[in-house]
Amino acid sequence: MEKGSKIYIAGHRGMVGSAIARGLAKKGFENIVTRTSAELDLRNQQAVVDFFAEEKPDYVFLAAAKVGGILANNIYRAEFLYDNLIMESNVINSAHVNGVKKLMFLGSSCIYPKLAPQPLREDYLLTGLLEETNEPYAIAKIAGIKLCEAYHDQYGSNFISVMPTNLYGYGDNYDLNNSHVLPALIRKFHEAKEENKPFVEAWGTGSPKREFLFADDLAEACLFLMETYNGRELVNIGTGEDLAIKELTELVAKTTGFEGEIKWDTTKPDGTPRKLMDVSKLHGLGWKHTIELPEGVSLAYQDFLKNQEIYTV
Ligand SMILES: NC(=O)C1=CN([C@@H]2O[C@H](COP(=O)(O)OP(=O)(O)OC[C@H]3O[C@@H](n4cnc5c(N)ncnc54)[C@H](OP(=O)(O)O)[C@@H]3O)[C@@H](O)[C@H]2O)C=CC1
Ligand SMILES: C[C@H]1O[C@H](OP(=O)(O)OP(=O)(O)OC[C@H]2O[C@@H](n3cnc4c(=O)[nH]c(N)nc43)[C@H](O)[C@@H]2O)[C@@H](O)[C@@H](O)C1=O
Repeated sequence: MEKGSKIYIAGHRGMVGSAIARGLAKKGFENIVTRTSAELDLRNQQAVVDFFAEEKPDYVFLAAAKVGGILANNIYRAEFLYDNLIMESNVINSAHVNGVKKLMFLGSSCIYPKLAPQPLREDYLLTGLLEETNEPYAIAKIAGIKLCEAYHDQYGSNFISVMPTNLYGYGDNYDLNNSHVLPALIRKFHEAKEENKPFVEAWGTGSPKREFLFADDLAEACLFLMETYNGRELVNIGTGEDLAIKELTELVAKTTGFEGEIKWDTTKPDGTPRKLMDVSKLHGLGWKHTIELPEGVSLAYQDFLKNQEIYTV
């Protein structure tokens, strides 16, 4: 990317899109194009066609999506499939029609089979059945990867796909039903401490393992790959380290200062038993994360405290 290039960040107000915007600003990229979903609903094909024809961006980060935790994925199954399929189709095709030089599509680690060997290598894609709760979202993300590959094959488009592990960071979603585990636990433990509650309820059994990457680290990896990687094959982005959800609850309890009991609501799903990314390809390309989990959780908690009123409406 050249410094004056016009760069469109789809989803610039989201946790990832805003981290990408900060990363670009830090590197001196100033010609950034953005639209909120109210200004441009990416599900509206004609609106997307008109936007690309008018703005003609050189580069695109596709970080807009219908996103949520395990429960939201399981409940809003139609929207997670339809919205994501249509948004990525509209953006990727318009990028092709308007000669975008390079596009980055953000997928997710849930594209891999539920019981794939660990750590998850990029070539495990489509080698087994998906996890049930997020199958619609995963199918949409797999379609996005395949769209990028197909435009690459048929038209030589430089459309690359990256697969982030579970993310957390500034501007996360703290809705107790629809969020991912880390923001949910930060809010639950903080509120329990403030209200002197004797226990906090976490979901599932606590035995599943997850890997977590701070969103600003993810953004750095995205910029690094946007500037250096031109391959057709997807690239995992993660830390290569995971922990059990039970261990995560202990870390969040310590960070927030909650000293009560943790109870497990086993009527809620566990999801995939484990999804640890194999990050050897990313490390081989020359990028490694810098923010370790305890530091990241502390940064996210400080951000939660600062913006609690906005995050908990
Ligand atoms: N969070 C995570 O743990 C992970 C996320 N990812 C991927 O990273 C990407 C970003 O996720 P994240 O930042 O967490 O998500 P957020 O929910 O924080 O942000 C999503 C963004 O998408 C935009 N958006 C949603 N629907 C529409 C629409 N119909 N039209 C236009 N824009 C829309 C929103 O725009 P607006 O604010 O204007 O409404 C918002 O800025 C996604 O592709 C996601 O799948 C991958 C792995 C893990
Ligand atoms: C990023 C990823 O995110 C989703 O997958 P997930 O990793 O299973 O998502 P999660 O963060 O919501 O849960 C992780 C684990 O944590 C447990 N858990 C405990 N207590 C709470 C809790 O209070 N809230 C939540 N949400 N989970 C909890 C929960 O039961 C599960 O075992 C995908 O649908 C898909 O969208 C995707 O790609």
